Amino acid sequence: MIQPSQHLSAAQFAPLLHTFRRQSPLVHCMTNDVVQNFTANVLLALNASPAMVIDADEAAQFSGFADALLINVGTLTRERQRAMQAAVSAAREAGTPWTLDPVAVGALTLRSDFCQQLLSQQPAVIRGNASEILALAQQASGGRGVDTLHPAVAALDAARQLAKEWNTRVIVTGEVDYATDGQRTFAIRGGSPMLTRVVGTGCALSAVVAGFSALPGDGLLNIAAACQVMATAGEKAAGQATGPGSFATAFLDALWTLEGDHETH
Ligand SMILES: Nc1ncnc2c1ncn2[C@@H]1O[C@H](COP(=O)(O)OP(=O)(O)OP(=O)(O)O)[C@@H](O)[C@H]1O
Ligand SMILES: Cc1ncsc1CCO
Ligand SMILES: [Mg+2]
Repeated sequence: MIQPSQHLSAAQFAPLLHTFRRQSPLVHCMTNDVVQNFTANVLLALNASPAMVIDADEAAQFSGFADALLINVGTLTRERQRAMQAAVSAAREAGTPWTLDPVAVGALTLRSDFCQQLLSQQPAVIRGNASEILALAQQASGGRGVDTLHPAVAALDAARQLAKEWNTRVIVTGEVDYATDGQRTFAIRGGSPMLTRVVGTGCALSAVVAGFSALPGDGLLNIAAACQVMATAGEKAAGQATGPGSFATAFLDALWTLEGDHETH
């Protein structure tokens, strides 16, 4: 049976943003070379603490005491794969929630095989664009490089199926973001197409999602709030920017000043 999507009310969103800022999660980011700096700045703008620890031994140590771990395969190498696997194993042992961003999964063998192996290792969340979620569910062959070829809604069934099969939560992003645990689904509207004209907004969202996955309470609601944070800040920044350069700056400022206390869709 098709379950309807719920929306996130301002009353739900504002206190979660407040809690996130107060708890300031320490997020261990094992992410790609393109987005390291932007990802760290997005987390800092939300008062979280990013740390990019990538040596296999150090990563295994660090994921034991970070609040959350992000695995993003955007610029995967065999050596990084070993380090990421060590970090995931240590995170699971320590009970640290870890989030998977399966960048460009599908056509490329190393990352596709690795992401399939990771599915059975209890990710707290998987966050990808529609082509990535379809490819992970083996329903399509992937996107155009790192970009999606599908609208988010086209991957909603695949997201629900993945969530059920692997007992996890899946976020598929696009014009509308969907966050599902296979039973319940939140739809998060807003944002701006400008978010796709600056590299790494999806990757940074995955880091924010990882941080929100460390909060107590309703895990699905928490990660839906992460999407709402990015959508609301993106919309605000788009209203002020004249192009991608000023958008990136305005976006960080909007994250910093976001109140979360107004009605959201
Ligand atoms: N058409 C759109 N309208 C509004 N917001 C959008 C649109 N497309 C994407 N977004 C937003 O942009 C952000 C990044 O999502 P996207 O699906 O582009 O990730 P991605 O493809 O993984 O990006 P990247 O790999 O560059 O990090 C999300 O917050 C999403 O809601
Ligand atoms: C452009 C690009 N190439 C590999 S990772 C990445 C960042 C967006 O996912
Ligand atoms: Mg991506």
